[in-house]
Amino acid sequence: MILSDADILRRLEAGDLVVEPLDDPDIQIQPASVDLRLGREFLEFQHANIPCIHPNAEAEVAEYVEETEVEEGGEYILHPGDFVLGTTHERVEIPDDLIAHVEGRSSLGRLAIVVHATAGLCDPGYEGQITLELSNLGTAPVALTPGMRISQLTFTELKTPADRPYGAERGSKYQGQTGPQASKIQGDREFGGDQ
Ligand SMILES: Nc1ccn([C@H]2C[C@H](O)[C@@H](COP(=O)(O)OP(=O)(O)OP(=O)(O)O)O2)c(=O)n1
Repeated sequence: MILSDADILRRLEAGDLVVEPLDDPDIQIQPASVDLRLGREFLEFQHANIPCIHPNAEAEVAEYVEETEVEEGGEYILHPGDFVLGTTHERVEIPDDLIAHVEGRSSLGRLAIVVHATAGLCDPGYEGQITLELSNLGTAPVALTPGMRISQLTFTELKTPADRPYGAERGSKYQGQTGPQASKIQGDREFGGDQ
């Protein structure tokens, strides 16, 4: 079952689902989703220096991303074909019996802005800000303003709460993240391993 606005409000009031800060619920809570705003930090890939990324080489991933912060009132220009990591302004706490999906907003989709390349799932138990995989599929640069509503979260109720929610498990690499976080795929648990 997907939560409606009334269900979302009930869960927020009960306090087990958290989206904060929720400065204006009238604007942010949609009929069956919550709009999330763009944060000020971005992680850019240094295209010119990248011969090839080996996902398991931590040093390589760290070397190729550079953090930049947009000043108060500033904007971030996303050029055609660009791919950067952004962050939601809000942090979320997902209870063990919900799963959240990060979705784009139609108004930005119509400008060719997408907010996740492939990964759009927030696990039961996840808490932290959400890293956005931002790209511009269009032909014109688009100015993104921190604080703008950039994405929306929908919530689906599980038939039973997760037995092993995110965060309780070893290897929950993104639990508690603040700001955009680069891939930590090198921290993947090995099959049969002990990480
Ligand atoms: N666009 C997204 C999608 C997810 N997440 C957060 C919430 C998820 O609960 C967490 C982990 O997502 P995945 O399970 O898709 O990622 P991995 O499988 O790579 O990580 P792990 O091995 O930690 O499960 O990352 C995020 O910040 N931004």
